[in-house]
Amino acid sequence: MDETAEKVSQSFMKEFNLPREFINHEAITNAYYTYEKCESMANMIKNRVNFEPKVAIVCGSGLGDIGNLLENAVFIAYSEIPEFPRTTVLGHKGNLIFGNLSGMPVVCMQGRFHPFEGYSMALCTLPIKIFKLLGCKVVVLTNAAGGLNRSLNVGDIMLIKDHMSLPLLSLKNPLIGVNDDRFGPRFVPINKLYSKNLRDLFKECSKELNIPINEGVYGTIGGPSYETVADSKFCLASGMDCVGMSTSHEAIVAAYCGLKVLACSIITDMAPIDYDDHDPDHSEIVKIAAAKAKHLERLICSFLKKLKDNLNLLD
Ligand SMILES: O=P(O)(O)O[C@H]1O[C@H](CO)[C@@H](O)[C@H]1O
Ligand SMILES: Nc1nc2[nH]cnc2c(=O)[nH]1
Repeated sequence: MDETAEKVSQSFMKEFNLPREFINHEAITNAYYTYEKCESMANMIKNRVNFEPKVAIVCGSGLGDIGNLLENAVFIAYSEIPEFPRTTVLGHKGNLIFGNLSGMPVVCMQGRFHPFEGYSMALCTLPIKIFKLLGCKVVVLTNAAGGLNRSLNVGDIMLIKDHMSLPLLSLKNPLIGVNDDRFGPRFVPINKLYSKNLRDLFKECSKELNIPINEGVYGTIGGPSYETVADSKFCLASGMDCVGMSTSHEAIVAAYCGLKVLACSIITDMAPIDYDDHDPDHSEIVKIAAAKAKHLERLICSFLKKLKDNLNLLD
């Protein structure tokens, strides 16, 4: 570690009274955001809204309008929640919205946190722990992603059946640090992370609404730079169907906390696999996600309605 980083780390540990072993950013965040601190954040929110959500929806880039569908909505800006992070990315507003959607009590996260913003993985996934403490049973993760698999097209919806995260494979895991069993277990199996029951329900909605969907593997890269051609080829050859910079770590923390996960990507562009391919551009990505969001919104509404009639799937 260089001298400046060592100094910053030392002063951080001193400020939060952390022992020297907590040198890893994930461990520092997890030691700071204790169960009690998360509980007091959740209690502050509960006192404000007096509403128990069953489902949390995380809106991806350009997909924040999902939050505007909620009935009797109550908004809490992230800035109103002490020690909650702030969004910094275009297309991510920064509100928690509480209300009913298709008769289901939900909380919608209008804007997420990404590791490339400088937040540790543990901080990016703090909201998932708060959702658990608010009483949620299911989390619906959405994102904008670049298509790798050439059978996907811009505007397609891809239901995520599995993920491969390059940061998570290399010891950037939000669960690193001393474990608090009240959140979840030390070791977490994630081979069935994306609930088959929930995916089946979502596929039924797709058939009934006649909105075709694909199913595939979401790949996470660190970002904020997009992929080189070599990166894209590597990711494709490794089994990723699309690529983005979020979602996988959120899904892991959800599973750790005992929440069921449904996740979907909107394919907003094709990841470059040739040197002449189009450059990914975030403002275009946000525009395309917003323009194509209607189908995803209809699917989510119909999914929530079915979930309400199949509450056993929440157990
Ligand atoms: O995953 P969401 O939040 O939708 O955002 C995606 O869009 C951004 C890149 O344009 C990255 O942040 C990527 O992860
Ligand atoms: N190519 C590419 N497109 C995206 N669209 C949204 N996120 C991404 C990404 O990480 N890469």
